[in-house]
Amino acid sequence: MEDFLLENAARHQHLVKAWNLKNKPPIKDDAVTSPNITVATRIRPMLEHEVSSGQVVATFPRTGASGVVDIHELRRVSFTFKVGKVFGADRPTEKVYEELVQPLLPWVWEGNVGTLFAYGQTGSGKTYSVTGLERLIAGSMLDGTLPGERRLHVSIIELAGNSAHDLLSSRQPVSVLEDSFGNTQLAGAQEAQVSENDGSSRSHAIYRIRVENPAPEALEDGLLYLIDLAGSETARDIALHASERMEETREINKSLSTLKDCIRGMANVDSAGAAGKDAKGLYIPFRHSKLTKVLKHVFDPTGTRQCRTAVLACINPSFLDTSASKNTLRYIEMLRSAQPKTQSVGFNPAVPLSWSNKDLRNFIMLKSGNPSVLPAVLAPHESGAQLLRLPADQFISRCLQSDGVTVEQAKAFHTKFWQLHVDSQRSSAKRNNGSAPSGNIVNSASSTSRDSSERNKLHFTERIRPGMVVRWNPPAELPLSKNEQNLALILCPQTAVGTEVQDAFGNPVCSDNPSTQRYLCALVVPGTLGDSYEVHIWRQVAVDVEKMEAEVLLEYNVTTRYYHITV
Ligand SMILES: Nc1ncnc2c1ncn2[C@@H]1O[C@H](COP(=O)(O)OP(=O)(O)OP(=O)(O)O)[C@@H](O)[C@H]1O
Repeated sequence: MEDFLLENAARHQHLVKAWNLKNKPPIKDDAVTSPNITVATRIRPMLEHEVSSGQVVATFPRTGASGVVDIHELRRVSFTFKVGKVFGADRPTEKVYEELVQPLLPWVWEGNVGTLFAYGQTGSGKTYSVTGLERLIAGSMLDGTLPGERRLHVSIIELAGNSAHDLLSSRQPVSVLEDSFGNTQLAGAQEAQVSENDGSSRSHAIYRIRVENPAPEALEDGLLYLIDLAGSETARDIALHASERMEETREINKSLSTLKDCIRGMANVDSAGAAGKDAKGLYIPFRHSKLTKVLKHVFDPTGTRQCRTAVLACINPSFLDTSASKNTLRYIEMLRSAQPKTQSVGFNPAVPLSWSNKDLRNFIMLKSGNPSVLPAVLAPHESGAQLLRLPADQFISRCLQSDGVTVEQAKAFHTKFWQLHVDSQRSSAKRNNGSAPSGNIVNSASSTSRDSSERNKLHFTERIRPGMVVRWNPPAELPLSKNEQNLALILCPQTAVGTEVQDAFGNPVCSDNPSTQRYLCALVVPGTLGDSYEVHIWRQVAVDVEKMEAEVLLEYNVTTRYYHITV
């Protein structure tokens, strides 16, 4: 096929010239994308050896229409893709940096997470782009233009199949672990100055810059990930591979496919949040590949970090690579069309999920007590939905940065904010219960959906009842994994159980101390799918009310047959 194309290169060029763009219907790139995901395409120039071997260009940015790429094939077929920003062969890496990466830097500097993926066929310019971007990032982070003092730590990990290696430490193996806060850690990875990837196209290279803020009131470290993905393979490449590499290729394609599902899933979660809806039942399969597992905090919908993501699709414009280029551009189109066109429900003062950053700041100013919590400190850029994802300790420590605000006031304000959210979810559950179930969710297991509005005003510990699910903090001596949220389903109060009864860990259910409030509960444990839970009714545990941290609303999803946490 290649020989045939090379023999007909002149004819191909003639057809491209004759291809009359004026006859093409006008095209408007009107895809709706998540504000947290930017997608772009970079078409590299033809290389000298490609030109001298007789190859010609077949992939072009559409002149007169931004965000559109055309591929023209010898068999008189053209393909059009709407792909977001397009960087043509004449655009230097500096332009890509300015438009795609530079906006992430202040974001990461403030303690958030930014990720750039470079995706594309082998030889399409991923490593060239990522390496150039790294140099520009290092320049901006070190030239003193970003405010405040920060310490930078760099690690570089190579993921090949199911193994991870540290490229800064003679390819020592690295374990991908989750710590007790549910964050992914790269155990054994060294942190040092940047050096170059060895350029292997059969593995994903992950460059991580951790931005540590030494200020005592600083929250979490900022994280910037640059990910040079393994080359997506075409049939042409696969044909050249020995059979032992086929398995490797399958693994790579599986991880790229999982990545696509995760990015689409995140866009749907963002979309639900932006429309004031909860993300119940939205499932993101980040545990299905090591790559997305390493990036858990980017893709875990129950995660607490604020994340922005950029995807750069790299294209080799040669007419020998059109089939790979079409696959890459289709992949990118799928990421962009992920965001369903939801009708924004608009601001509803009773629904924190519908609040923009401005609405949220007003609420903080008016409702956080006297002295008021500084809105710009508690919510520098978060929407209502995003602030709900912030862990309680961070919420409180942000409140405490405002002069005169006490721990009690901060805690009370946190409870008030959450109570408003729980109430708004409950009233929407009530509305839904009155109508036919929508989508996959047929059984709303919201543990308190029939509570009266009077009861709703009470703190959750004052309205505990069988069927309620709570997050709790188990004593260290219990052999329970701390990797996930510890959830328990209330079964009955200790007084309903005989004094001789023991729980699954051999502890008496009834306390000797009459003032201890205690309930017999069933453990709710993570399912095999990411973000899913199941009730182990036979694993019962005695839980003191003082160890209960919050009420958690679960929804049953008939498709996955698991419970999922309602955001
Ligand atoms: N924008 C560009 N301008 C000039 N040369 C480029 C550009 N992009 C890529 N190249 C050149 O193209 C070749 C292939 O690029 P690169 O190695 O970055 O591809 P890759 O997609 O990372 O491939 P692999 O998946 O095999 O690692 C290199 O010689 C590189 O220097």
